[in-house]
Amino acid sequence: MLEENIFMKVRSKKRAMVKPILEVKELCMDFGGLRALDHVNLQVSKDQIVALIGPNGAGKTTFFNCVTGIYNPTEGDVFVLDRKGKKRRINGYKPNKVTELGLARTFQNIRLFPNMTVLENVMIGRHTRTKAWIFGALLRDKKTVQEEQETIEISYNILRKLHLEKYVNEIASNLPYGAQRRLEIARALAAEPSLLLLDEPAAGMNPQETKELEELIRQIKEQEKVAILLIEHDMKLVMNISDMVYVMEYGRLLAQGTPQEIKEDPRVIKAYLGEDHDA
Ligand SMILES: Nc1ncnc2c1ncn2[C@@H]1O[C@H](COP(=O)(O)OP(=O)(O)OP(=O)(O)O)[C@@H](O)[C@H]1O
Repeated sequence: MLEENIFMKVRSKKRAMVKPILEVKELCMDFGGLRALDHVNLQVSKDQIVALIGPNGAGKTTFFNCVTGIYNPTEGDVFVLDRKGKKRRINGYKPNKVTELGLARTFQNIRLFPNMTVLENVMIGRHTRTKAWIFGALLRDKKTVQEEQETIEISYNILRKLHLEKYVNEIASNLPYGAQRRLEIARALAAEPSLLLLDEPAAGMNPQETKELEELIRQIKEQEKVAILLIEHDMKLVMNISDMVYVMEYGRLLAQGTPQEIKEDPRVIKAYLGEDHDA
């Protein structure tokens, strides 16, 4: 019994020492007179799938935009662990720089290059991981050619992992909808992120595609060792795959906990289903 207690203490201390990949403290974002984010705190650790849920207009995408450099938050701190494991405050960093540090994202509305091939779309996602420079591209020296070859191989491998290899030379806009959504994830993975942010990845998918997406997200976490933060309205998907769920309402955090805790939280039930629901 005593041994067990000591073991548990060591384990919980170890857990407490694991630095989060993403640590957001008291984040606020104002648009004129509208406070879209109001002192939001959130953390993602290396081995986690974390979901951010909430009704329309709750501030979820604004949160992503503040974390990924699209908006500069009005107040608060966004910290990430860079590739060397150093904690960095990234408020005001440009999106490219944020990606370089290890955060890659997808968007609510698919943002592919529709007239480029599937492979080219993924290759573009690698631009923060390559060193090609304009003269190299013009002169096509040995180093540039070698790097390009590597980019093709890595991009093709990512397509294979996402079961998209059969579309490799297809024009992106010709892909079925679910495949285009997966291609967005492939492009984000090409940046070799430590944290992948997915903004409504299941939006518009049919139940079969959503089921496959669930498997894919798990696989990315386990095989690629990439932590995931996702915004999603599909509650079944959220509850099936998340280690931790954060609930937002009117720009504020309403609740956070495990899927089970969230399902049973009266504040969450009220926000989603109305006061009279006795679930
Ligand atoms: N660029 C902007 N300028 C002004 N207001 C904005 C801007 N972006 C978002 N908002 C407002 O901030 C609030 C939060 O919007 P946000 O898109 O973050 O919500 P959301 O939770 O992602 O919603 P949804 O689930 O519908 O995508 C909304 O009231 C929205 O109108």
